[in-house]
Amino acid sequence: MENTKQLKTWLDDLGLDHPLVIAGPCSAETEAQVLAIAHELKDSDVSYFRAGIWKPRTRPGNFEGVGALGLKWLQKVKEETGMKTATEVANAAHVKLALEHDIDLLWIGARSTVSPFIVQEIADALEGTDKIVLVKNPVNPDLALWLGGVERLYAANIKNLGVIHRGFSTYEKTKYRNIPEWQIAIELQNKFPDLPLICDPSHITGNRDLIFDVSQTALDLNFNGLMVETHTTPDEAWSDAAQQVTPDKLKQIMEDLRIRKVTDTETDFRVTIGNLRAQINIVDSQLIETLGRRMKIADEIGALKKEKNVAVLQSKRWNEILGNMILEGEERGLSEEFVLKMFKAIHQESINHQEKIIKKS
Ligand SMILES: C=C(O[C@@H]1C=C(C(=O)O)C=C[C@H]1O)C(=O)O
Repeated sequence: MENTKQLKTWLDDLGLDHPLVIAGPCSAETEAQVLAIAHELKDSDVSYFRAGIWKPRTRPGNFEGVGALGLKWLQKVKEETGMKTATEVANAAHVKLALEHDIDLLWIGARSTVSPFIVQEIADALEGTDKIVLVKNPVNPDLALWLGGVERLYAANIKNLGVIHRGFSTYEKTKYRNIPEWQIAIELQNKFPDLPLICDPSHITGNRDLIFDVSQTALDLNFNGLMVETHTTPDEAWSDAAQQVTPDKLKQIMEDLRIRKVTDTETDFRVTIGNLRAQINIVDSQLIETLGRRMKIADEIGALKKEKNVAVLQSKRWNEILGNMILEGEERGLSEEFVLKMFKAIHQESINHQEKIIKKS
């Protein structure tokens, strides 16, 4: 799949002067609940009303969605409010039912994107559709797998496409339910700058108090829109209660978000940013030069270890370095997370260098 401006035709055609907003409950629970939320969202920035009909749950025994019955409620939403409708599909049977009920936008969930078999089944069932199809990132941070999902749809002659960033599963305890790993979304934009990119702050945060902050970061990174779970009584929601916001709260969030321009054409801005970028270029070159010098020293250590038959990995020394660098980093305003990531990468490169030398016959 090549990047082309046509990838964002469906979004441009909406003619919005604000980011695209897809909102609605995590799950459709009852007809009254769905319609109450929809009516409260009617006069807002929301273009697409979402509701989960079939809910993939991590463990059995939780509410698994109302099933096809909910599609009729979504049709009612469209009739009564004029909002377009959106739901998740996870197999060919879901696709058939969603199309029969004229759902306007379908998304493939994170647990489906991980399986090329499922994505292919959905792509085949949707072949040639002019509905909008969005692919959520797979639960694991794998850009190729994510793009592979989009490519399977594209190959099935589905051209109104986009992606949803919902964060990535992690074993570590963090303040997020699914860590954002923003660098993956940045890489995706580098490859496909015209593929519409939507952020799902609800699943990234798992916590309604963090939704504004994550949404603002997404807009700062040029995301095209947001998908936000919304419920009139969030605490009573049958699924994902902690991450849903009320329609009023969503309206407030949309009002408070700062929408950034891609750039500014004023001379002042261009001159100042030009100077600062020149400084960054110099520092970047120095970084590379310094790292190159560090690896040359590692090569010498590698040669010495080879001569004396000493192991490459020296955990005690390595831990000393890490501890010192975290402290120094702190003094320079660098987060522990960043220092750890950077030094782990440097250590790995140093080991690779030494391995090359020690294995040379
Ligand atoms: C360079 C060495 O080898 C390895 C690499 C290290 C580094 O790059 O700083 C530190 C400890 C070792 O695991 C060393 O033993 O000092």
